[in-house]
Amino acid sequence: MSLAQYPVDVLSGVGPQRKQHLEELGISTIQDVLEYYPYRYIDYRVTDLGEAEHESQITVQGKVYQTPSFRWFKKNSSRLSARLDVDGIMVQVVWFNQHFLKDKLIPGKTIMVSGRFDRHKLEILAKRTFVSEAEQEKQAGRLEPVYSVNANVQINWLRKLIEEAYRRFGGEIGEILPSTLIEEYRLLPRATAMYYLHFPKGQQEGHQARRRMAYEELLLYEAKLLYLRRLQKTEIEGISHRFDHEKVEELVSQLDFPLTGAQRRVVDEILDDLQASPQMNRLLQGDVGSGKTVVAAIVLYANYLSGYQGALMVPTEILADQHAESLRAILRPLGLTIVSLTGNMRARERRDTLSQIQMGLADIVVGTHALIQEGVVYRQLGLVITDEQHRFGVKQRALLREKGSNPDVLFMTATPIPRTLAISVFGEMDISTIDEMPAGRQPIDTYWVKIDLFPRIVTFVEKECQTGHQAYVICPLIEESEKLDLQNAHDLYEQLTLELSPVRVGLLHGKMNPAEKEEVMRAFSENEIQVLVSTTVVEVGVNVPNATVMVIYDADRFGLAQLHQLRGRVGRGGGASTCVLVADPRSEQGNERMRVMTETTDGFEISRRDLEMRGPGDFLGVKQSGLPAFKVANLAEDLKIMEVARADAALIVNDPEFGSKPETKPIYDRLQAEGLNSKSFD
Ligand SMILES: Nc1ncnc2c1ncn2[C@@H]1O[C@H](COP(=O)(O)OP(=O)(O)OP(=O)(O)O)[C@@H](O)[C@H]1O
Repeated sequence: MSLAQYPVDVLSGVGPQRKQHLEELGISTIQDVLEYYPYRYIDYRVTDLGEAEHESQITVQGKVYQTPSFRWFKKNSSRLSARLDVDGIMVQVVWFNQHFLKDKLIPGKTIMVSGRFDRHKLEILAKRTFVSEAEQEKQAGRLEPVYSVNANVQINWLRKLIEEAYRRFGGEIGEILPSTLIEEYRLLPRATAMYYLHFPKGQQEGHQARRRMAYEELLLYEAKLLYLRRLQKTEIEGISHRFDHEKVEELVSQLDFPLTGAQRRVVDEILDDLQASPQMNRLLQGDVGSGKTVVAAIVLYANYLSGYQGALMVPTEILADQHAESLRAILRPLGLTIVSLTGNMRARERRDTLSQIQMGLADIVVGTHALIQEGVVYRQLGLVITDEQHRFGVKQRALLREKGSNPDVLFMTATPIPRTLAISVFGEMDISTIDEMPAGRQPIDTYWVKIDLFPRIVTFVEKECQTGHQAYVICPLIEESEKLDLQNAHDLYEQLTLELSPVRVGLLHGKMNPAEKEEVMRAFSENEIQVLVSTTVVEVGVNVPNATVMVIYDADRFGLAQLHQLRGRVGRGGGASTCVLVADPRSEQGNERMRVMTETTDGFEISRRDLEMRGPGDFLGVKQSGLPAFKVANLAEDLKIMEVARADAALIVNDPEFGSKPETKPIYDRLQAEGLNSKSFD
């Protein structure tokens, strides 16, 4: 019996309720328990004070120097403090609400304390204190694992559970990597590595264990992507689009501008996919403003010429209307009917649109993801383009491809990531990259100013508007402080309306109803409104080339990806554009983000810098990243391991005997256990 077949309630003390609580953490089998790794360790190794960083967690051992001082404040709250002689350095230690220690801290006694270190005050805010010699001996040098838990699962209980699981089932942990790879990379055996992660010994062992499990995790992930890719190429019959190439070229020659070399290249790559019979599964990466929409228009046209309908999925309704407009401008003269399907339609209008789609009267449908979810019936859907790639994980991507008659699928993203990372994390897809901006674009000048200079920014915005240009002023709207932020947007709107008069100012935020939003956006794009105060609803995709100023208020509250997207709303026409970041960052990270933004406008470079700073999950926005959440591996640090794992996975998966060879069968079985078959997986 494999460890995945023992339910977690074979462990003692796990009744129906606890079972359910564990399930909330994703734990339902013994395998899950054993593979529930800590995300960090508390370090009880004694720290060298000379090297300890400000605000870090440290552990020291020293002699109590004098009788501690103690006082109660409020009811049940107390503060105890004592000076500790740590190898000749006098350190102040403070304990809150630990009055029981008062009588134990006898001058001359050696104790061990761990807590947060204030380097400037030479003070430790104590968390754990070990008074007896025996305790100190037991604890010293230990690394205590910390697991992610929730309100229903106590960490100490979980630790005991893991201990029991190890005692009873640890011996059954089998190897899943081929021995050739284990030897080549000198990896720890699986059981040993897992043991060290839960019951860490020392630095060296911990490092080896992490390296082994990170490699395994990445290898399994890459094997999954590559296997899925192989199945799709060989088993899923797609549509072989047949169309008149000359007609497509005619459209290209009639555009207002010549395509950039990069646009030309990706158009050809996509057209090749359309014609080929395997189902297209391609990711189109292009920086903000690099001209993805026109690429979408051209390939939708080719799809139409082959006799199929196309769907374009965008993240917001504002964008649905806007993209429908852009597509109409290009494709209506050629006789195509483009409809948008959004939530603000009246019931009757919606019904009519749905039947137009069903009868095949609509050639292209633009809308949010509801387009493929809620009973929209197509006559013959041949191509789905989605502009929301980063919101989808591997599984959703797989599901999307299975809609209806296996339409070709193109995922577009304006959040470009370095190619090697893209290949590794989105590797079940082919990847096209637009790495060139249209000619004649002027660089966007970016300035970072402190909030007290805001009045000068207002004057600058006024001047720009007098020359006929338009401006965005963005206010953060963060969920936790939504009310306050919304108030800020309103206040700013009123302030600017007053100060900029007669320049017309508009307000846009997510809480407005769709018709209101649409009206404000229309007025802004037709230059009836010159200044648009907005929350981040304009973040992606909005295209008003006459806007040349982007002011971002409290800019340090945004992540780099968002700042880059927001800045990308300007610099879309021929005019010189300016982005002003208004911020007094409170953290070093905030300062660094402002610096990166003023140093470069290249999205790939920004993603690279952000990766270095924080890890890719943050760059792409935690919730919508679509990046896999790994247990041990960390994409920012383990990119090299990932590349190696990908190459190894390719050899394993492409071997015709992958599923039967004893060396690779455990990996094959793991993929099968995930439900990975020719259709989809969970
Ligand atoms: N080859 C080109 N030459 C000149 N202008 C171009 C070219 N391609 C696109 N444009 C123009 O550049 C602007 C931006 O293009 P588009 O909206 O397609 O960018 P995008 O890549 O979709 O950006 P975003 O990710 O910000 O939505 C549009 O006004 C478009 O008409």
